[in-house]
Amino acid sequence: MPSKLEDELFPSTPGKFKIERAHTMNRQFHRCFSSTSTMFVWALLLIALTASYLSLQSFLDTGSRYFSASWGGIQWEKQVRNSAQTHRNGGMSVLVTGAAGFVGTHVSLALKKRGDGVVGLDNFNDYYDQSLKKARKSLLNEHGIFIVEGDINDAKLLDKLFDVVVFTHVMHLAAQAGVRYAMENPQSYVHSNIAGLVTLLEACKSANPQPSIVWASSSSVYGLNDKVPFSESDRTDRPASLYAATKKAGEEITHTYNHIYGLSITGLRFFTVYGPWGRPDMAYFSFTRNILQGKPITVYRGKNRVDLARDFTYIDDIVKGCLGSLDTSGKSTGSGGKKRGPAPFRIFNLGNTSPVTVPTLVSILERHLQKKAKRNFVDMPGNGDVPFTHANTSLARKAFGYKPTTDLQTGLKKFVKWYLSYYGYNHVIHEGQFRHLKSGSVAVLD
Ligand SMILES: O=C(O)[C@H]1O[C@H](OP(=O)(O)OP(=O)(O)OC[C@H]2O[C@@H](n3ccc(=O)[nH]c3=O)[C@H](O)[C@@H]2O)[C@H](O)[C@@H](O)[C@@H]1O
Repeated sequence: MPSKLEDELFPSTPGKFKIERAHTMNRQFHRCFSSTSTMFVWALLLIALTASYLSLQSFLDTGSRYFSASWGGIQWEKQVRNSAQTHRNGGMSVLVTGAAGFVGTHVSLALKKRGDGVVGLDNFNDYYDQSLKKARKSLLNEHGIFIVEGDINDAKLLDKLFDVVVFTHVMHLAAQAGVRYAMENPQSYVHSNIAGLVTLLEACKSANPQPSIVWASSSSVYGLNDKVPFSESDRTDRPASLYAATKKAGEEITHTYNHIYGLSITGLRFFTVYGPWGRPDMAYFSFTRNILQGKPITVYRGKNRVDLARDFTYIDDIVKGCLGSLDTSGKSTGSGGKKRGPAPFRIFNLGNTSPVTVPTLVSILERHLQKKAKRNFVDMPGNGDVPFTHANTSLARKAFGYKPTTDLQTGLKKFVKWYLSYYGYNHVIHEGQFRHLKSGSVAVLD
């Protein structure tokens, strides 16, 4: 007899066929049902396996980050908080990116000295002498400034920092610097000066409250501009190097974040900054080293043998400009990633207002080092250099009383004093310590 279920499954046509067919279908149904349930079990198994694989992956990720990364954990958070603590009424809490860099170190120390809270961030890359960066870090640590080792491209790290501390300001100085090195390693400029900048701005835009941002642009944005002195309203659409182009792009990118999200932005166009704890890739630094070692220096010359000139600016003047900019930055207006009203967008030249030729720079160094340089004059190669720079700083003067006070003679004297105390008179560099020497005489210690 067909079962009740078979009755329900097939039309009630009498005959043998019905019964036989019903039995066949019954078997097929069971086979089918059993294969569906097998598939179901397999599917479940697959889901379970995938889930456990994913959680294992995430466990390993977290675990490896926990064990290998130099940030995170209760102790780390405590150090970050302590460092960000202000010690004066109305003090600011500043995240300084590129804190182990030349300008970053000086600005961080100056902020801390006047009672502001400072947390440094630096990736300690090997563009130049990492031991110099470590030495700057030790100096900062001695003054109670904690440096987080990490990259501005690390969005998770940035979010974490903004979770742990309510930063009132970000002093963004982390960048791939150097005009001529851009021909050797163009990607590093895109990575730090474009992608890194955007990652940082994303974190700032989402922070609640949003910080005000002051960041380092460059005099190089004036590029082929030949109207002197350079004013902020002059043309900046003809950069001569990829470095300059990334800094110019930074000015446009920050403008959009100001416009869309209400971030307060101040861009500072630094003019060839020099001084103690400076950058070994810059001319005044490598010239000093070569002169002391009796090695020749390459002095570039422009068209028709015209001397190149720079508006060399002493670090203390730059620091005053940075602090003045932070103090007058005005608030960001957005919250939760949304703009609530217009916020300040400013760009200032920070220069010395009196250019000096490169041969004169060499003569001053010779006097301070009491040693003759072996000059090797070479026509300026087409490597991104511009013939001269000269800042008009009246905008910065009006906004926060910026007035450079150190001439090149005085500033280089201080630099040489520091150089000799740091490296000694007979600083010898081993072959393996040189990096990217390919494009000229600019040697960088490793
Ligand atoms: O003001 C700026 O915006 C820029 O200033 C410097 O760039 P630069 O002015 O080229 O500084 P140096 O590399 O120290 O060169 C200074 C002068 O010395 C010349 N020079 C450099 C190296 C060399 O071996 N010989 C030489 O004659 C250069 O052509 C230039 O005229 C910094 O390196 C950039 O990061 C910064 O953004």
